[in-house]
Amino acid sequence: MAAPSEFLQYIDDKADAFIQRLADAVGIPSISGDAKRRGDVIKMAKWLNDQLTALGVETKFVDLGKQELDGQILDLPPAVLGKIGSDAAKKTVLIYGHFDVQPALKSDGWNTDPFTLVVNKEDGQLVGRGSSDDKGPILGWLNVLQYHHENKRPLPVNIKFCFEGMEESGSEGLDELVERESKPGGYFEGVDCVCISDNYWLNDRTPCLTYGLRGLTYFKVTVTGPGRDLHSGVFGRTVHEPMTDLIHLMGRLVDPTGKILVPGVDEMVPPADEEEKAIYKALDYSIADVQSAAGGEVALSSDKVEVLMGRMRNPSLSLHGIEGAFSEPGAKTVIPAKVSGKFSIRLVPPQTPEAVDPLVITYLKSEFAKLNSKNTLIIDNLHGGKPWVADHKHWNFEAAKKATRAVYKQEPDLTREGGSIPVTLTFAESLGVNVLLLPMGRGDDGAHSTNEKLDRSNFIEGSKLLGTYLYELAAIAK
Ligand SMILES: C[C@H](N)C(=O)N[C@@H](Cc1c[nH]cn1)C(=O)O
Ligand SMILES: [Zn+2]
Ligand SMILES: [Zn+2]
Repeated sequence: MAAPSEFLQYIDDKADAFIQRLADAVGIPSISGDAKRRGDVIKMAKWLNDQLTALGVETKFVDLGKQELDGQILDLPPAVLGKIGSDAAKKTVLIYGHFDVQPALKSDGWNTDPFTLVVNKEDGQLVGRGSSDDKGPILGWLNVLQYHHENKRPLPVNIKFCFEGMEESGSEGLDELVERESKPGGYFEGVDCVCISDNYWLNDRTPCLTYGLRGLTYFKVTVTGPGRDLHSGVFGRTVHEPMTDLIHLMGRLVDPTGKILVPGVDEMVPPADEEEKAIYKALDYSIADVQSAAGGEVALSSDKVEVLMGRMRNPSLSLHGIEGAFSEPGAKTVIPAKVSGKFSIRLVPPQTPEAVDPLVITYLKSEFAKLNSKNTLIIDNLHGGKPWVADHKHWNFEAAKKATRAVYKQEPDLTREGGSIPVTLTFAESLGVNVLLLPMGRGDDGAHSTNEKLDRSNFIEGSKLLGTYLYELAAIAK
């Protein structure tokens, strides 16, 4: 069933108002990883709830309990659940998204304030934290709802919504909610399929459907010893320095080619055969694409298949930062007393946090023991999630393919995403239904980076795509 032309026209006609709504959403700095911003994440939950109810969705907040963050006990932001339509003759689709964002400071290198959406008239870019990840896609669904509500048109399917405010910080509390509500009599009973718009095209020109995500395990490794920060002239070469120990440990995790040095981690993953490599070879992607998205000529290989496998089907270990280290301008001659290194490993099948974490912990301890340091090592696992791979021949994907052809007049790429959305596998396993990832933004959007943007055309055509997908779902016999 094609989407009504009236719907497509409506989305075009309302584009400026939709962009204003995106500006309102970006204006709430809902950073889940920053204790000081927890009030803003909760404000964002309320804002989203108000939008949904105004568009005819019956909603409820679900309290997800409490969390310890930076030594404080904080309320977790509530999940926002919603439902619209209960026609037994129609399919029911569950839509997931997240209203929290990654941290962003102008001083990180943004050209403009990250929480003020800048509409660039020349190149059509909508610049602001969360524009692509994941406020733009969530608002895409609101745009679809608005057409049906304002024009009193029935939706082609029943919809249930599950929006969370902790995705960027480990989705705390959400797995339990999904497992509970997927049981008979639960909120998600009757769901036929799931759609998530929370990742990105491979490049800047070809829409894609995504059937895999990497999992994640995130570590914080602390080295401490001295009772306070020390003068390096007085204590240098006199005491065991926490930073020296930590840098040694961090340097033993991954080599500059990306090889993971923790014994057994890379080895868990079987090599790709020629048939699998052919899948990557066929994708519309080039080394120029990765370098232009990265903003530098820094690809690990000049072989497209190698680079794609590095992102889609192999694990990776990234070093993120060091808490407690001197990082301001100037030349302070300090020996920091306590430093914490942060790193994470992206996991692929058959890896799981349960299988990988013990290898990492044993290795860190044995490498630390080799240092003969009198400092103390503390290892914390901050959060984790399993990888996920779906059947992309399922009717849920077929509906999305038809919608992509209709809106973009292009055949979508079929991709596996390098990022992680921890709850995806929980939806698939708890509900026993197919999950589709239907991205809105482009590979060069700069999610998690400075100057994150969503192209106006991706926001508007992407909203049409989400709506058209619902009509294509409805056309498939139940
Ligand atoms: C792909 C999705 N939009 C995303 O960015 N997910 C995050 C999830 C996460 C886990 N820990 C912190 N954030 C990601 O892949 O980094
Ligand atoms: Zn993200
Ligand atoms: Zn996201």
